[in-house]
Amino acid sequence: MKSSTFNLVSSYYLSFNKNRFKFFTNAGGLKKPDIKDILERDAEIYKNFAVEAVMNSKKITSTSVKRVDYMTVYTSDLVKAVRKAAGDTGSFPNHISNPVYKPAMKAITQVVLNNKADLGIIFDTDVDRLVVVDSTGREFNRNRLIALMSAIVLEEHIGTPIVIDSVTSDGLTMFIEKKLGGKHHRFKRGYKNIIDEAILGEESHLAIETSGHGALKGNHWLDDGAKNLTLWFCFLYYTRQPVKILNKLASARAAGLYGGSKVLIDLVDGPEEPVVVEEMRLKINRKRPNLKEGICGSFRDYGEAMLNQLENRTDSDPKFQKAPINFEGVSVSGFGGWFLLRLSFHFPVLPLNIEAPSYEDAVKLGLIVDAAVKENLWTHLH
Ligand SMILES: O=P(O)(O)OC[C@H]1O[C@H](O)[C@H](O)[C@@H](O)[C@@H]1O
Repeated sequence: MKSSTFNLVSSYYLSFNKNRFKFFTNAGGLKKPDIKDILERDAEIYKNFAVEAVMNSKKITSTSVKRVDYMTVYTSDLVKAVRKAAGDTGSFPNHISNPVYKPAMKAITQVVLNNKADLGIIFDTDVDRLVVVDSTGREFNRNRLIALMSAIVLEEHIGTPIVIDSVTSDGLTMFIEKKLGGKHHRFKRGYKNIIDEAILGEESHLAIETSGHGALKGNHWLDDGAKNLTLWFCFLYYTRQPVKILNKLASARAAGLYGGSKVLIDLVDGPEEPVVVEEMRLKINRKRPNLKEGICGSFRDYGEAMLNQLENRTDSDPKFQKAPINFEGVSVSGFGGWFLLRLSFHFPVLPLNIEAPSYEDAVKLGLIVDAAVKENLWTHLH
C-alpha cells in the first residue's frame, strides 16, 4: 500500500502509563524537534481561531456530519483482545516487553532450548528492537548483535562503515575493522541520530544501536528497526535473494554438520568481550550544587557543567587518554578500558558506561568520575 504518512500507537516498555504515538512520513520517522514544531504550529492555529469561527464551524459540522461511534466499537474489540491475552491489569502477563530485560531473555532462551530451535528472536512492544538467541541459548544482544549484523552486511558491502551508538566496546571496533574489513563509526546514542548520520555521512548500509534498534539502507533506512532487520535477517534481502542466515542454517543442517549455534558463532568469532561491562545512571542533586556561579536552572546546564569538570580532570591526568573522535559526553580510555559519561537522551540523569579488563580497573575508572562529580550527585558510585 502506498501512503505518505502513518502513525504507530504502541505501549512503552518502561512504564505502563506512558503509551505513545510515533509519526512517520515516507521519508522516515519524525524526531522530537519535528513533533515539537507540529504541536507549536497546531497551538498557534488554535490560538488564532476566533470564538465565533469555532462556533460556526461546530454548527456546520453538526448539520453536515453524521456521527458514528466507531471508536467505542473498535476499541471494545481491542480491549477484549488485550484483556484476554493480558488480564485486567493493563500490564504484560509475564514480564515487561523489553528484549534486554533479564526475565524476558530467560523466557525466550527457555523456549528455544525446549523446542530445540535453531534461532529465537525477541522484540519489544512496537517491534523496533530485537535480540537473537542461538540454539545453545547464547544471547546475541548489544555488541554481539551488532557484530552479527555487521558480518552479514559486510559480506555484501565490502568496507562499508557501520554507524553505531556511543557505548559500543573496543573489541567490536577491532572485530569490524580488523576481521571484517569494515569501518566502525561510533556516533551518538539515539537510534534516529545514527540513522540520520548514516544517511547524511559517508555512504553506509547499516545503522545499529546496542539497544537493539537498527536500520538498513536496503530497507529505506526505516527506523522500524527490528522488523526490518528481521525480514532482512531471515527471509528476503532487497535484491530478492534469500538471505544468509537462514540459508546458512539450512545448508549446515542439510549437510548434517551442526545446528544454529555454530553458524552464528562462526560469523561473530572474534570480538573480544570485556570482563566488566557496567552502566550506571547518575542523578544530579540540584539542591547542593557545587558548580560555577551563574549556572541556573535546567538539568542540561548542570549536566554539561559536570561534564566539563570531569573533562578538566581527565585532561590533566596522564593516566587517561581522551577518545580521539567522540560525538557526545566525555569518553576516555585508561587502565585497559574506557568510560563514557553523557547526558541521557530522555531523562534527567547522566548515564556512565564503563568497560574494563578487571573489576579493579573498572573501579579505578569509576573513581575519577566519582571524584569529579560526587558533590553534585544523588547517587555516588560504589
Ligand atoms: O540516553 P538514554 O536514557 O540511555 O536512552 C537512550 C535510548 O532512548 C530511547 O530508548 C531511544 O529509543 C534509543 O534509541 C536510545 O538509545
